[in-house]
Amino acid sequence: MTLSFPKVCIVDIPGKGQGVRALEDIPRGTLIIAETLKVRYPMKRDLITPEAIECLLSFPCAPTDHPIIGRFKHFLPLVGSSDEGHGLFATICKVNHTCPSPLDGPNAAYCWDEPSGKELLHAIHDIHRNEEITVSYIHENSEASQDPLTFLRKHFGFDCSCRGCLRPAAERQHSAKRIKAFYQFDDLVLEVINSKQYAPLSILKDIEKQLLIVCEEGYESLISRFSHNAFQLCALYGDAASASEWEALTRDMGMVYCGEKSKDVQESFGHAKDPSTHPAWGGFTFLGKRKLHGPCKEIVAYCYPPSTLASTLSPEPLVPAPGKLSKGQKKKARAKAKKTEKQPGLEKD
Ligand SMILES: C[S@@+](CC[C@H](N)C(=O)[O-])C[C@H]1O[C@@H](n2cnc3c(N)ncnc32)[C@H](O)[C@@H]1O
Repeated sequence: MTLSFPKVCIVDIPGKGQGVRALEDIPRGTLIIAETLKVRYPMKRDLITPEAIECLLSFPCAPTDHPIIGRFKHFLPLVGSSDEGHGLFATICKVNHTCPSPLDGPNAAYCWDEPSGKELLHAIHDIHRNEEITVSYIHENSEASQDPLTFLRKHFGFDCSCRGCLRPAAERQHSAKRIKAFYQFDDLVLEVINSKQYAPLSILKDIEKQLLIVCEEGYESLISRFSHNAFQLCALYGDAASASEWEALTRDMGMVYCGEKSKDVQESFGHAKDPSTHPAWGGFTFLGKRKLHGPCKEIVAYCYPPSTLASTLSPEPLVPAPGKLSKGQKKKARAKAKKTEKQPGLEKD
């Protein structure tokens, strides 16, 4: 099928119906598709017009589902804030799913760009010509990520056969435990930081441990959230150099996922350049200024891997990108992260 996005085509993918394939090497960080809504479906179902329903019915449906609801589950990313509804996109809605896992993971991510009113699809890894382009349907949702097979069966009506889901049950359960722990940590970390009860270095150590697990488990979409927490911590204690390093990571990972123009990335540019412009700046310096530190080298290596594309002329990737850890780095990261398996253990001041 001829598309208006020259880097990709829609093809049949065995076992998945149709899908999207790369027509050329696509370096990480590239904007692959910026697509206008075909139809918007408001959350209030009674506002959906008969024409919109007709358009929806022209798309295939998960076999077990209600003809309308099934198609919602099947195709429609949220657009705008969660109460604004879903969007139907002719091409982006053809992108299949891969679960984040230590073995595999999606190579692209989509995000809604409010100013242009378009859904953007960015390459989050280098994508090789002919490779299938996939996104994760489940990130940022702890319940789903702890048991992706059940979630996808229930909500999307398919049995996922990505490499992560084909692992033995014990390995999947091990991942589920670690994922649960990092979501619990994510829920608590701001509270812990703001409680002022814990030594900032100890909190930073725990953020790093969780980040290493996030990297190992392939949950790269969470990196910028964790690194922004680390930034805030450093900013609260007035450590500008460390705060800048953490926020540069937030910015660069945000750029990979949402592009340079996204509002969050633009804010990150400012805060990385001058942490004192952030509202948290110096908030806890009455407790004494603290010298903290930026991200450890394993995290940096993960977030800024060299390009894997032979066709990339520049030795530098288009934007710094996440990649898999080497064997040696993984071993070190595992050793560092081991303690966190139980629960983040914060030392009190
Ligand atoms: C957003 S649509 C993707 C396009 C769809 N494959 C098509 O032919 O139109 C989502 C549907 O694609 C199929 N799908 C996506 N990822 C899959 C995967 N990893 N394994 C099997 N089926 C998948 C499922 O039927 C799912 O409900």
